Amino acid sequence: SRPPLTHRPPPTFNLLTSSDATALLAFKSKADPSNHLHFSSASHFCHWEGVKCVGQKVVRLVLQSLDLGGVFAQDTLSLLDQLRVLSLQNNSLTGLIPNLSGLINLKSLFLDGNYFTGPFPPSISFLHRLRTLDFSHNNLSGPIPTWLSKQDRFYYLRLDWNRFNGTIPPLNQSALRTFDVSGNNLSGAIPVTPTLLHFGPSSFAFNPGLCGEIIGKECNPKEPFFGPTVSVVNAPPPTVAELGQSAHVHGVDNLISQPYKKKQNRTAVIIGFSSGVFLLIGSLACFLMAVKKQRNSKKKDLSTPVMALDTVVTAEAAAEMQIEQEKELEEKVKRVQVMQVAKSGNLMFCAGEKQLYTLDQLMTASAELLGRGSIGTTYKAVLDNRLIVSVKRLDASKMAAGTNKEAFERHMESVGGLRHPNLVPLRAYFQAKEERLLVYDYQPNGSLFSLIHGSKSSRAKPLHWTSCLKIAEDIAQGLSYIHQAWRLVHGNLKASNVLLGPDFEACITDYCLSILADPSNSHENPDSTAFRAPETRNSNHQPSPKSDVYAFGILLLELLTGKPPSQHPFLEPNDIVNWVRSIREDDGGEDNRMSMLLEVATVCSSISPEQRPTMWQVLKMLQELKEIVLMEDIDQLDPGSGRS
Ligand SMILES: Nc1ncnc2c1ncn2[C@@H]1O[C@H](COP(=O)(O)OP(=O)(O)OP(=O)(O)O)[C@@H](O)[C@H]1O
Repeated sequence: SRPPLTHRPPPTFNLLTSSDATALLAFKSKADPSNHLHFSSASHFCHWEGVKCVGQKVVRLVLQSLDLGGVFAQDTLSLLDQLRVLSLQNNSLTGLIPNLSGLINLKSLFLDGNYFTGPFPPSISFLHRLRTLDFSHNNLSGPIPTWLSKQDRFYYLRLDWNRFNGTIPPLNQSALRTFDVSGNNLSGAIPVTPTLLHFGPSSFAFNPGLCGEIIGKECNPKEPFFGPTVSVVNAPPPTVAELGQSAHVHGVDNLISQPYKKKQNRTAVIIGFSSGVFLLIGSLACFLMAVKKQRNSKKKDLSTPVMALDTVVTAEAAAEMQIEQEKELEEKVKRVQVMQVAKSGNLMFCAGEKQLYTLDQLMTASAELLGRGSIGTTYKAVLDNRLIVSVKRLDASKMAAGTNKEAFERHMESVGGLRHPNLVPLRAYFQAKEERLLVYDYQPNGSLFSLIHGSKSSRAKPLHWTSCLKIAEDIAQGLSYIHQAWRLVHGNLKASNVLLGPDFEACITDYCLSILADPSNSHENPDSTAFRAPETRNSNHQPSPKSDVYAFGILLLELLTGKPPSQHPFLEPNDIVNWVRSIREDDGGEDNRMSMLLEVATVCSSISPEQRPTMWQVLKMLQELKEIVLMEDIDQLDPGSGRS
């Protein structure tokens, strides 16, 4: 019979003796210096954030977008020998990717969206069950190893936006469904394998040195790159003049010239034949593998030693986990594949401007990652004609549900029509399927965010009062133009969206895009949230001109104090004045002027939208303030000028 409750033995699990718990804690100690991750010894490690166990073993660890800013240390997570899924996606991890060869059961690995450096980790070659690998958006360098072509289970491989160089290995895994190496420094001919032929030019874009049939770009004819059976394509790529015969610039598909298509037919015959042989060998191999597997499983039933109860992964739980994994992956794959099918469409130039470049030139420009924002990723692209542009690649998964092709086009037509000295001009846009690009002028002098905050050592003090006034007026000019002349709304005003033009004038960017964003998808940081007017938080309320005024008030406070908005205390207007004074205490004679500017900031950031002025009124206030200061300065220089 069961012992009474009070005499039950304590649970057999001991946190300190579990190697999985030790591995998790060791990982946290190095990866999470800011302590964002809550691994508390008060609860069982299987209940820790992002951890899923089967039995007492971690089978899944998903620590995404947690702002982990340390390193992924050796001999930490690689000790989780039952791990199937590991995602550290969208953190700020730095350093090398450690040796992961201990993760013998790993099927999915997502390390994308970090700052990992160093080479492609060789230990991946030991992960024979790996099917999904995402290293995109890191700073990995060196060659893509040729042994990758032997990892025959891969069906999802993303290495885009790193610094890989060298050539692309001849990947030919029949299972591969998602593949992207765009945004690297790869060169040479893209191998024409049946598998790689499935992927469109966008999988290879932004690699200026790549050439070959798949991207319709001629390679150096002396360089044999298709192997002995397939000859080199000699057809010249289309010239800009050819493309210009049409009013629109052609999409990537259309950029493939006729002679190239003929050559492609010939290649298709060869590939068709190779594929046939390949299929035959494949089927034979599959058959042999199936027979072997059946034998093995029978053998395993008899020979598997009886494991400790807590390490047994039950078949049922494993199956459930597998289904979940597949689901998660499917969603991810869907998102990426959408980008990969985006091969055609027109680059639309705004405001009737001259077409200075083609989509092809844009896609093959050398590019550098500037940053990842709330609805997409921004790159600096240097075109062959030395023109430098900034390209914002919108993330389809972050778009509002109703953003169809027509709605997007209509909206971009009006946004692209905005021209003002204090707005970064939107020069062109592109959409094909769900791939959307916005092309702006590149602003060489950085953003207001870096001017205010810079590196900690270089900017200990807030900006000088006159700089604050000048920047505030520039921004007010741009905003009131958007509101008044176009009846549009910015919706996402913040310091990183104010750039400094060639003469250090403040230019607003990313204007009028918030309406395209899915409001439920915003994982904003506290600084971005602080710019949102109270009436637009936690609700479906669309931003309005008055919510832009609120954001302007917060930005002005950031300018005056040098403090990011998440550090602004919640104070009554009078106390705000004292708080700002205490920060700018050495301003001396500027105190009165600062108070006037501060008044503008506080009225703009009123809780009630009705109490906020319009942007036009704000502009007038700032201009009056400038006048007063000018007169005061003249009086000081020439006290006998008769002014009082
Ligand atoms: N035209 C440009 N010229 C130079 N730098 C730019 C340009 N556009 C954006 N940037 C910089 O690139 C980085 C990323 O910009 P992005 O707009 O993608 O994100 P964000 O501004 O941080 O957030 P959000 O998407 O919410 O606006 C920012 O530091 C921004 O200042």
